[in-house]
Amino acid sequence: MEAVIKVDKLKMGYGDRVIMECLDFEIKQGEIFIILGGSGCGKSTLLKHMIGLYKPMAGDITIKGKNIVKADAEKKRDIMKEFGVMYQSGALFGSMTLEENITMILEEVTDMSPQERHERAMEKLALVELDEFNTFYPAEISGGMKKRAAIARAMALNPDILFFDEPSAGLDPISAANLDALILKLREEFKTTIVIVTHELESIFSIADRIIMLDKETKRIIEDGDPRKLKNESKNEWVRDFLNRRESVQT
Ligand SMILES: Nc1ncnc2c1ncn2[C@@H]1O[C@H](COP(=O)(O)OP(=O)(O)OP(=O)(O)O)[C@@H](O)[C@H]1O
Repeated sequence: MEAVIKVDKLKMGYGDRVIMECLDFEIKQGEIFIILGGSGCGKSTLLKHMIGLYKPMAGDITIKGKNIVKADAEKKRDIMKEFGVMYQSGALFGSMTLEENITMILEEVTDMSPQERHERAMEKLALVELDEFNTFYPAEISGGMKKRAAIARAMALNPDILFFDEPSAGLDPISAANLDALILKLREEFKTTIVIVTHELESIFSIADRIIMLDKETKRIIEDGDPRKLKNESKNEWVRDFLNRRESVQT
């Protein structure tokens, strides 16, 4: 299968401080790829580089053959249409209904008519089983529903790639499991490539095809592969402990 995302010799940090370096990996179409590592090692920073929010200290990131690091502002806007992002907080606009949260994006970046925008928004809300809640405001729905609405919004432009930063943070186990089922459904129905930062072991084992493990000390990727295999077979003791830990072990 073809690689849709390529990260090549990436070095990233803030100011002079290097957070990670020598990051090299490729993500294939339809892969569910999870970024793991201890607290503060740079998982969110990596995600933000991949979506073009930050410029790396060195290296390249290619999304569907287009280099997001070297792109000028216009090209970058174009590349950004290839993916949807769901941020940690969900970040729906509180003053807008669920439907308006989606139509707003369509109004900004497409020339769809109001009717087409309405139809697209309803299609995406139906996908996450929230079409009956289109006129609700974020404050009127549960945490799990907010996350699903944020996924519907991330899907607004029919992207081939979705990025999630801690999607199940703050959810009860049942809502978290429902969210995992939804992520699997998106991959199944649309062959969406999905990149996730998470700590949730349940999610890792139920949805990930592949994980990478970032290490704060060496500032490098210390493991890359199928979590079910790495759980017992990783040569790195810390990785085995991480994947075999029970609840609330310090990461
Ligand atoms: N905007 C910023 N400016 C300067 N330093 C930052 C910034 N954002 C993050 N950092 C630092 O970079 C390091 C990596 O942070 P990041 O949030 O990427 O880690 P993480 O692995 O996602 O952490 P967590 O698991 O706790 O969410 C941390 O030391 C953090 O303090």
